[in-house]
Amino acid sequence: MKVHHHIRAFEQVLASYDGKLPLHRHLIIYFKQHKQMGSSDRRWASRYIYSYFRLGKALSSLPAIERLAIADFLCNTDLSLITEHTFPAAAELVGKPIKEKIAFVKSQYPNFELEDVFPFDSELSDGIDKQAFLLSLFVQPDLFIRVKETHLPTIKARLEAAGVTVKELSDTTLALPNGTKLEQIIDDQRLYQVQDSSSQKTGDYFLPNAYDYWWDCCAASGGKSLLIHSLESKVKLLASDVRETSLGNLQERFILAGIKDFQKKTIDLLQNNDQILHHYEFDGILLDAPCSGAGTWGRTPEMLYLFEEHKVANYVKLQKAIAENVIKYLKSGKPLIYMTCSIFRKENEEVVNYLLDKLPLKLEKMQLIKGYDNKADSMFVARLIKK
Ligand SMILES: C[S@@+](CC[C@H](N)C(=O)[O-])C[C@H]1O[C@@H](n2cnc3c(N)ncnc32)[C@H](O)[C@@H]1O
Repeated sequence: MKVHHHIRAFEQVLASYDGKLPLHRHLIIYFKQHKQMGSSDRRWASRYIYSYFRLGKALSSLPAIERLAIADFLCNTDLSLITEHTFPAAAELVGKPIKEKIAFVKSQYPNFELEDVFPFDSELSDGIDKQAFLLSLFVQPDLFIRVKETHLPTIKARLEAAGVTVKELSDTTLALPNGTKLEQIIDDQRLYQVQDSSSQKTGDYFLPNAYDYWWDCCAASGGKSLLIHSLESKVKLLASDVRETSLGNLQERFILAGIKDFQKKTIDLLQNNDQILHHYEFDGILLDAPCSGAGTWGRTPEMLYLFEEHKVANYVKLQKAIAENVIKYLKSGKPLIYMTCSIFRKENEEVVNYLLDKLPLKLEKMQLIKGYDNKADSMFVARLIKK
């Protein structure tokens, strides 16, 4: 029977995943190694495993296939063979709103607790509606692109002509269904940057001036560097990261975006860097800190299952140490932009409070940018001015 084929394929993918790589990378490798799986098999296996992890630790004592049937029912509006076979009572409700589906699951499984989907005790940042956040975890976030205001109408028209449903969120931000094959529709990659909408909104805090010298000190592959450049193209930039490979990607993205005037350096901000940086003085520092990433777990639901909460404390140590190390290279009166993609208070407001206590900084403003109402990530951003 075909359902047994689905069950076996899911069980094999689940057994193959050890959490060492992000799930999407693991699946690429897995499917390459299992060439007998056709495109339909791959699609179903991906849907099942993502749905499965979206259930977090809820109903964790049930057998995996029963959990999968419930998860797949909650995450999708069309019926899968596994849900039809293993949780047939739910079949009629599959197209209903998520709150109704949750109530139904609870009626069938009284031990089901929505709170177990995100099983962490750490307090959340100010203003988060926990219920809305938890419900958002059952929905795959959108794909967002940032475009130049002048290019937006053309790009939107091209996407729509290719049958893509496009939402215009601002003069520069478009939301697209996840999985949109952008490269196949818009061949000139200089015309857009893939960047989550909440991440784009952090740019409201940067306020760079022409000819300023800014340092993106945890630049990775340059998402925030490209954002600040789009806000003020005459900004001079130093981009650094402890990972040299990320800076290689940053360079490729900069070249593709036609940006030539920038410096990049591999720098470990847990070390003393006076030898390299003693003569540097910046007009602004972007600190997009290493963090738990809890605000992005709608995209990487495997983390709901695998993240160990004690690791938050390690990230907090890193965040404080990096901020303490960079601040001496900032000019007085100029901003440190502290950002995380976490929703934990410990990594956000509490780090800001610590920095205000320890360093010559005053807080201009801070905010948790809620993505969960918008099929986007959630991000925290604070603008701190050096006294
Ligand atoms: C949240 S990511 C930055 C994302 C990036 N700003 C963007 O917009 O795409 C945090 C980065 O901090 C870097 N990092 C972690 N520890 C570091 C350290 N000790 N010194 C410098 N960078 C570090 C990581 O390699 C990672 O690339």
